[in-house]
Amino acid sequence: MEDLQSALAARGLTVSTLPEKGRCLVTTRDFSSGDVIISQEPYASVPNNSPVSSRCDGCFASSNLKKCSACQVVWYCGSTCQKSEWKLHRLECQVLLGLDNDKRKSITPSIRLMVKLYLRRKLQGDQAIPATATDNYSLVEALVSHMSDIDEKQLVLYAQMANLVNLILQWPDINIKEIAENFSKLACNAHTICDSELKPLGTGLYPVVSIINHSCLPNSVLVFEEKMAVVRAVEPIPKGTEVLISYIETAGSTATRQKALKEQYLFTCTCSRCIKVGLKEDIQENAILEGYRCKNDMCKGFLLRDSDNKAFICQQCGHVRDKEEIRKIASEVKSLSDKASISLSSGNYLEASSMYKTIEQLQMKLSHSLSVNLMRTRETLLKILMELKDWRGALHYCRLTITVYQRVYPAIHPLLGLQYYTCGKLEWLLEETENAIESLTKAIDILRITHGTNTPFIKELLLKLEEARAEAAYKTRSAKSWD
Ligand SMILES: C[S@@+](CC[C@H](N)C(=O)[O-])C[C@H]1O[C@@H](n2cnc3c(N)ncnc32)[C@H](O)[C@@H]1O
Repeated sequence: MEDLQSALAARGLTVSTLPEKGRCLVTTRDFSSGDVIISQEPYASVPNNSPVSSRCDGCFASSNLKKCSACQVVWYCGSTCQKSEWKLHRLECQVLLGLDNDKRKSITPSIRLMVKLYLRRKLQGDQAIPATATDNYSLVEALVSHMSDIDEKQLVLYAQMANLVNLILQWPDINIKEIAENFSKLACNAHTICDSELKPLGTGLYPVVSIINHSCLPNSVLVFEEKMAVVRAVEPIPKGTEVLISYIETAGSTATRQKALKEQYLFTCTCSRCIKVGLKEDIQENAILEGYRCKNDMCKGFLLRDSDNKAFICQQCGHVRDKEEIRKIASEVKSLSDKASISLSSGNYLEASSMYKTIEQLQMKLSHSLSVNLMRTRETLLKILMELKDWRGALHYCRLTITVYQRVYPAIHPLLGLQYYTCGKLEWLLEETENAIESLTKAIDILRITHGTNTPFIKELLLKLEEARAEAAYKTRSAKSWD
């Protein structure tokens, strides 16, 4: 712990303890918006490989992959990644080869992550690879596990998974109870590794980043540069402030966010958004995000249940909506959504697009225009229409989602930045150059803070903006020469 504190002190950070949260990371100097607060390579990581999609174990790339010829489980994109992973994989390969073919091929990413965690601990223990103040097993030991709070069913599952890890490793002195506890630690400490566009690629355990607590309105954001976790300030953070990131999707109502946090992380959030639970302002916000629209097309009001719970009343114009009528549309949406998601996952984009458009129409009758459910359907339609190369249709849905994003996310949020980026790219494709410049500029203003200025992703975005500006200047010059 002393080593960790001095490593953190050099970066302007310290670990402190709060009675209601446990450990927390606190700044000992001022940080500006966009500053890297901390970055860390994973203690252990695995790609989300499945029988239908695979990624390189070293860099998570998905092209030019070759399987390890011995174990036939792990993939690499080339010799550089294979070499960089070799010390660990040599051990993993040996233990995997001890399993019969079927068992070896059915190992899930979470089991592999635990196996890799133990192999790394062994390599560091044997001094085959170095341990440092921010990269050692004692940091894993210090993570919260919530073992005493989790239910019986979950405990049984962790015990079964621990037995499987034991069967794979076959170490005489291994502690199965400790493995089960480590699964519980992974559940509330591991992070989903995403690419720059926030597509999930794998899972990693970053024991120092895991000291950071959650807020639904955080002052920092966690992004990944390949497998490295990078935490950046999204607002100026003065000395002596707790560093906070968001563990969950924050677009939902207070009840939805609190449910997600309780289920996975076993705590009740009391952040500046959650503290408003039950207040008039929060009730109104929840009714907009997850409630119903007014029957009167001209009214933008939100609805609340009447006192005998038989209808919903618009709080702006007083129109009443019958509960049964709402139930009917909601059940139509539900049954259509089940069918649409099957079409989508089987790659039938034309059929899926028509189904989701019907769902959108139904939701427009049902939900408030700024509802999160309607926003999700439009996000899906945006993705489908991009697959179908219907750029005009995709742009329509992209713009509709941005209106809601602006409301549900803070001004500096990666999802808002990425949506502006998509919008800019579509406008550029459709030769709406001026609009593209505006959207790409908005994207850069956000993403340079959340993603940093020096990454290939931001460089590509800057290049696109330059091209758009050059084209706009050319168009202006050509127009003048015609005058
Ligand atoms: C990734 S750990 C964060 C570090 C943790 N506080 C520790 O002592 O190691 C996640 C756990 O921290 C606690 N936690 C995180 N954010 C919290 C918050 N806003 N309020 C209360 N507890 C929180 C919960 O116990 C949660 O399961």
